[in-house]
Amino acid sequence: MSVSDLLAIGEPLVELNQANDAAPFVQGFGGDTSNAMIAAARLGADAAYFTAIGADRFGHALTELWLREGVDASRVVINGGAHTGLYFVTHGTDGHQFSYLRAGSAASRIGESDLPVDRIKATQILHVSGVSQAISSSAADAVFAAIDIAHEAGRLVSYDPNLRLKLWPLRRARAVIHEAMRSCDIALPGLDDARELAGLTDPDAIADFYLRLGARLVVVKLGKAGALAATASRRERIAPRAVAAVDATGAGDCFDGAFLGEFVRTADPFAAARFANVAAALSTLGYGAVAPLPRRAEVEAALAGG
Ligand SMILES: O=C(O)C(=O)C[C@H](O)[C@H](O)CO
Repeated sequence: MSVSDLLAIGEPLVELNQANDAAPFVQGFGGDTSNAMIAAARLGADAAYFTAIGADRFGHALTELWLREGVDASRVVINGGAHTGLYFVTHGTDGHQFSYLRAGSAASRIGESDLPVDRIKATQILHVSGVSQAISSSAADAVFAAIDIAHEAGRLVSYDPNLRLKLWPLRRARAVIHEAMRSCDIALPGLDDARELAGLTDPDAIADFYLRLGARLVVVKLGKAGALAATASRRERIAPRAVAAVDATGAGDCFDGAFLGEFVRTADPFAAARFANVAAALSTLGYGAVAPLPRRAEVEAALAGG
């Protein structure tokens, strides 16, 4: 089997996004790790996704989405006894809010024995998140096992904490996420998540915390304030890209996918972080987690424009 760029494991969701109280819900797609792989594929990476979906209309729609986007979903499990997850996005004065209908979903029933072991071994970077582990204990254990499989094969593992307190309590989230991140190579925390999980607000202190925990490379996503990329020997603050954002849903996932794809392509984490910073900003220009994900030419044009 040839080695491909990226494989993520997690839960995809069908999204119903309402721009304001008077607007209709617009159907799109979400799921942090799926969003990240679609972002990576749109930007030219060879990206794959592993999950389980129901044998229902939503599962079918997701399968068609991955096919359209060029994400390899050939190992996705179809579970006829469970449903595909769903979430609603609404927007208020303090940004977007998520409501989930995902308990008992097909993805939450994934266990260690379902893992596509050969595929994990044949991928340069395995990407997982706090959401991948929050959805059930069996999924959390499967992610721990996947991390071990990737490492035994000499592959890199990337982790985005993506803390979702509607899915699990903070103490358990912190224990599981940080236990997993101890053995991850690339940490992609957002500022708000790091504040809750590590009790830190200073980007440099957050980078130091995750480097000490075990990562070799940390990119702290600062939202409207840009990003900080750090290794043990070098760090770079990346200035924000000013855009007329309407919906930041999935912007962090876009950052992850763009960063990982570009890091595989160039092996330069700082250039990859600059590229991802622009891609993530562009992804906030439309509603939904997937529809506004940018293409490579748009990111390159924005980078060239300064
Ligand atoms: O919150 C989640 O669990 C999701 O995966 C839904 C969204 O698409 C995702 O959070 C956006 O980052």
